[in-house]
Amino acid sequence: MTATPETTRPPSTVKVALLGAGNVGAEVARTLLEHGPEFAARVGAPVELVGIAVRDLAARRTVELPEALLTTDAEALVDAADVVIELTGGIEPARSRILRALHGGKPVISGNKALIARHGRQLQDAADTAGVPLSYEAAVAGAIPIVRPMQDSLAGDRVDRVLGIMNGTTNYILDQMDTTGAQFEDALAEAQQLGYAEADPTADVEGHDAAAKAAILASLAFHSTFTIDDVYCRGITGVTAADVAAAREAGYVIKLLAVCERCSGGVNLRVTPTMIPREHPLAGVHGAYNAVFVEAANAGSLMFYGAGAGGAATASAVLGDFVSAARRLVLGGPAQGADPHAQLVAASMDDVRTSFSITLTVQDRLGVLARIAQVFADHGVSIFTMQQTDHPHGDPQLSEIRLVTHRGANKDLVATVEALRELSFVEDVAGVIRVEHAD
Ligand SMILES: NC(=O)C1=CN([C@@H]2O[C@H](COP(=O)(O)OP(=O)(O)OC[C@H]3O[C@@H](n4cnc5c(N)ncnc54)[C@H](O)[C@@H]3O)[C@@H](O)[C@H]2O)C=CC1
Ligand SMILES: N[C@@H](CC=O)C(=O)O
Ligand code: NA
Repeated sequence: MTATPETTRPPSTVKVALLGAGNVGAEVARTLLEHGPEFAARVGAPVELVGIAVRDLAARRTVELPEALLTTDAEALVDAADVVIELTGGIEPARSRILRALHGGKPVISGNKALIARHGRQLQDAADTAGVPLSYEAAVAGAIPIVRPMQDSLAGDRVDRVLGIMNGTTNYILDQMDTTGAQFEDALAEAQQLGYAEADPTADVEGHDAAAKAAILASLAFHSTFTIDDVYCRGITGVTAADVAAAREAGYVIKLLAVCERCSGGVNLRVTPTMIPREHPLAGVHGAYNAVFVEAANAGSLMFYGAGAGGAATASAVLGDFVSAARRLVLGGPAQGADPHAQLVAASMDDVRTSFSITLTVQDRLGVLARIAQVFADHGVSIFTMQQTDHPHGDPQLSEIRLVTHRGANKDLVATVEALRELSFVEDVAGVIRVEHAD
């Protein structure tokens, strides 16, 4: 329940505290400092950046910032401000500082998906109690407006499915591997250089960052509370150059896909590398761009597309939230709280209906194909396409079989893969990747 704000005198100047001056924070500071009069006009009062909390006063930054604004005393800065923008990342001390601001009745803007996907409920409760907004448009899909459309524009509809590419770093890596044949490590280094990756890029490549975003979006879309622990998550570290090449040859592209969908047990949330047909709109999402599809009962299918990462692009989302929060401080009005009334639960992967692509290395003997087909039939899984080729390393005793299945229950697909591994003539089962819309 959102508290009714007390009647307080609007500040004559809106004082902003910025925590963090990294890729995003530095761009937020630069924009606020360079465009003061425009922010004042949009907010309805002068805006003053009163300080920037950093860890190291002498560190080199992507943007030169006035030394006088830098401080290592984040708590004092929070106390001195009307609005707090948190762009340091991580759980602590970010959580304590945000709570300090909210308990002090100050609106908070954050891009910290790792924190919100774990402690969003606690932070939102604190914001609701104080009657101030907690805004985090930047936390999901960077510059793309998706959090607010989900909270506002779609609040009168029933969302059934949210699906998309929600991590710029992994999309950049997979796209580079697909289009230029780049090595994984080189593409990751470029993504870091370009300011797309998290401070610890493990969060990107292991899928945790996309999983955090999936949990945040699903909480809003399904009016429930999900955390990152509710998301079945596989990253892209197991995706090889051979997988990318094989997918390309078969007319697919591999993307790290996040899917949140209603199912019999509640809502299934998953992040997995997924093969997508080249003609699918998601296949055309290149570089660090993101795209999110929303399927809603009345609205039908909606697509949100744009820059999913990068300092300046993400600063746009942060500053949009800032203007909205500051305007409310000046003009008054209730803060909008989250609405988790539906209380749907996270459903297991077992009954999710999905398709698999599977690559088998087999001994080239009579009856092998029939036996493989039998394993699929025994598990109630239907084969969509099957292609047998010579073994890539030219071994005349072996051949390679690539299969794509029709949709089946995930547990049946997993059991099929296990049974294939047991066959005496199967040397290797590789390239097990989900496929979107194969049938
Ligand atoms: N880079 C991007 O494209 C996007 C980033 N985000 C999120 O925005 C936040 C910031 O991201 P980046 O700017 O890329 O990270 P970054 O690592 O470039 O910047 C974070 C800055 O905060 C500082 N910092 C860390 N702990 C601190 C502390 N305790 N006190 C003071 N300063 C501290 C670091 O020294 C660093 O300069 C993160 O939560 C990230 O997940 C969200 C969307 C996109
Ligand atoms: N590391 C993230 C940054 C934006 O959220 C990404 O690559 O998408
Ligand atoms: Na966004």
